[in-house]
Amino acid sequence: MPNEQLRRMDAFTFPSYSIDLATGEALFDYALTGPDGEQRFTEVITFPLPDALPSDATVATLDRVLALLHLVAGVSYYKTAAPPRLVLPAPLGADAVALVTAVYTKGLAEYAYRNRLPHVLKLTPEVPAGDVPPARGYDTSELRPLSAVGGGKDSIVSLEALRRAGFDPVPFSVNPNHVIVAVNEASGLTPLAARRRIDPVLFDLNAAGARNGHIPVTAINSLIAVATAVLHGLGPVVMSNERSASDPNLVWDGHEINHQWSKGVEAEGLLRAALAEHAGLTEPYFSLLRSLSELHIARLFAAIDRYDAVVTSCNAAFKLRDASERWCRDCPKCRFVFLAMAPFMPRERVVGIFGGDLLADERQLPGYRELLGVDGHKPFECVGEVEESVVALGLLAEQDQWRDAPVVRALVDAVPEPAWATAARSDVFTPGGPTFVPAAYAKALDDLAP
Ligand SMILES: CC(=O)N[C@H]1[C@@H](OP(=O)(O)OP(=O)(O)OC[C@H]2O[C@@H](n3ccc(=O)[nH]c3=O)[C@H](O)[C@@H]2O)O[C@H](CO)[C@@H](O)[C@@H]1O[C@H](C)C(=O)N[C@@H](C)C(=O)N[C@@H](CCC(=O)O)C(=O)O
Ligand SMILES: Nc1ncnc2c1ncn2[C@@H]1O[C@H](COP(=O)(O)OP(=O)(O)OP(=O)(O)O)[C@@H](O)[C@H]1O
Repeated sequence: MPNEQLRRMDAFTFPSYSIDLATGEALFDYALTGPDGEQRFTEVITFPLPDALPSDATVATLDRVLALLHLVAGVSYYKTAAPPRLVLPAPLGADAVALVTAVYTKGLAEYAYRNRLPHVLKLTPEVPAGDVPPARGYDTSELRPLSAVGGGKDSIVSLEALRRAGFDPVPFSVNPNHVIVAVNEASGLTPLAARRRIDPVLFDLNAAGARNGHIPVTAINSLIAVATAVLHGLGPVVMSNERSASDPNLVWDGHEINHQWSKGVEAEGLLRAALAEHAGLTEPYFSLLRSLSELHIARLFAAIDRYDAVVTSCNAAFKLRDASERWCRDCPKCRFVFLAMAPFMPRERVVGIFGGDLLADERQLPGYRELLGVDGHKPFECVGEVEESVVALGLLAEQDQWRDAPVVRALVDAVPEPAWATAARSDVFTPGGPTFVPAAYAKALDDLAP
């Protein structure tokens, strides 16, 4: 469909979803409608099947989770046109409506900002009137947790914390690539995986110049994980989303723009409430690392060494096409994670993990100046706060192994005095802020403390 027609689309709708329990294949249908006709999409998600047929009660709960996933996963297709109307397919409770509203507004906020589409920030879903039959209550809090694995340092810290605390976690990933497969192998645990196939029509539309941009992918992966846990009779989905994920990059038109919104604590609370209301799940999902800074997590990661040859946090390695093998060594995330790990490891270890020394390479300076708040705003990437970067730099400046690295020297001179003063008072190693970690899991991180 030509781009001009896409831009005249009036509504985004959710015609249907279904799952075939013989194959695990679920189909999620979407439509853009407007004066020039309709553009349909179908996303296919294939769930791993359990050994035994699920009970009717499990199938009923699964259906409720899939209904939420259907709504949330529509963002990928909505964004090709950004029509003014978001028309939901069935009545929905207040908590589920709150989740959907936030996913399409706050979750798409970076997309709205970059494409200059302020109406997206104010979208209000149209919800058909009617009652939603109450969900059956389903308490899975005592069952084995499903631990989401993204291949980076954060999920490795959670997996090891759960394992050492005796929770017997099941690693879980959506579309595991070679990095995730290698991390799972290094863990020695038997993983579960779901396959997600975006409708190829989306790529054709992108190539023809359709609107594109960042989407709240963690919300989608999270609901796929919860559906898998339900299907397999497993317990809570454990995420590894950190404290700083809740902090916005900037404010635009009076709205916070946060690249990591669906990793933040607000999204976590909304997802939990929607799952409780719509699917009856009482303890479905939480982030074990919520109270920790990125720098704190990097320090915990340094105490674990079995994943050095495989750990990869760089997003370039997770592209659907033309992915990098491991760290690209030239993006904000590579720069930040190198800076965050370096204070807690021998120099040769961190250089070995990344395959190069970013703090010896002066071409990295402009990117590091952004991370340290000397230039521009926090990059639209999964990176820690400016304060965390300044604390890390301060730690490096005290170490013989790093003090004379060219990038460290130049940055120490560039950081302004007030930033050093803030870093000196910093609480980056003190856990804090709201979390949803259940009491039984609260001590799981203690055994990893260096
Ligand atoms: C890997 C990555 O960063 N991808 C973003 C990138 O996409 P790109 O075009 O360079 O390559 P692909 O990832 O192969 O995607 C091709 C197109 O497919 C569409 N798409 C992909 C996944 C999806 O779930 N929905 C989609 O619609 C999209 O049109 C792609 O162009 O740039 C895109 C445009 O800005 C981003 O949408 C891609 O981001 C992925 C969805 C992605 O997985 N990103 C994560 C690495 C990510 O950003 N994680 C955040 C967490 C954010 C959150 O709130 O959940 C983080 O790490 O901070
Ligand atoms: N493909 C995936 N399948 C399932 N969960 C994922 C996937 N990718 C990321 N996640 C989860 O989403 C959350 C955010 O991902 P993120 O990339 O920040 O974490 P990470 O890979 O563990 O660590 P890092 O921040 O070092 O990259 C984490 O809980 C992670 O486990």
